[in-house]
Amino acid sequence: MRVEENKGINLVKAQSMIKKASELGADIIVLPEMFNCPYDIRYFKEYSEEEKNSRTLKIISSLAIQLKKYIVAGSIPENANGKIYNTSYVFDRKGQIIAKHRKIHLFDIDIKNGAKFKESDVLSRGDKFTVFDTEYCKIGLQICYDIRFPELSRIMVDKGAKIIITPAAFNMTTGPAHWKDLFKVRALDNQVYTIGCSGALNDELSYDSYGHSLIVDPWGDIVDTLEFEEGIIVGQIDLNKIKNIRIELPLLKHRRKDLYNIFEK
Ligand SMILES: NC(=O)CCC(=O)C(=O)O
Repeated sequence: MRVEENKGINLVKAQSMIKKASELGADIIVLPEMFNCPYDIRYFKEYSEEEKNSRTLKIISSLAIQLKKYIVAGSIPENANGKIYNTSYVFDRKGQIIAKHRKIHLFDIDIKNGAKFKESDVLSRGDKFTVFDTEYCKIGLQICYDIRFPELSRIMVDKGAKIIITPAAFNMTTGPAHWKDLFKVRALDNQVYTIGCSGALNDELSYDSYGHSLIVDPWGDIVDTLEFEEGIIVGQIDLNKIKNIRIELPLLKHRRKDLYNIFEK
């Protein structure tokens, strides 16, 4: 979705795109990072909402009930005890929050002649891994820059995730260079589906979101992708594909856990 400056417009658009995705047959619907707010640290405090009284979360919860779908509500600036987090909420078909991920790795970069951003000027870091259950399989959840840290995906996979969902907003420097490859490599290293949902490019905002939402299968093939513009892709997740690839090429089994390990602190 092409996020605009106005929160009300973003909420109306998110609702209509969720309804459209539902009509197209999607059962688990994903929105992008900061879908109700421009991705710009100057807006995060003003646009932040407390979970208890959140206008955005109420709207998404009602839609989940109405459509009887899972909704991964991209992320929003969450205000909790005066701290602001970049937080993704997951709703089940009854409109209940079944998972919540606060972005663990904050996006602080300064690339010469390229993108600059410092989330940590305004945001606080989350400190929990997020894997939630559905009737299909377990699903791991992370936000954008989190995908660059392979340990996180591996821990979610060790917790049983068969799909990793990443609401995101890469930019015009790192997007063309790394976006597609990161989703492919996390998918094939972990033999899972990876799903990246990104805000579309909007030249009127300060941050040039790269778009290119995509679904990658456990072989590393792209099931479907968008380009810079707003749109919806609906893809089929084939859990047998994960099972078969893991039998034919047993990477996870072949790990030398006697020599190395990744563990939660
Ligand atoms: N919103 C983000 O975390 C952006 C991450 C990004 O662009 C990257 O290159 O990593």
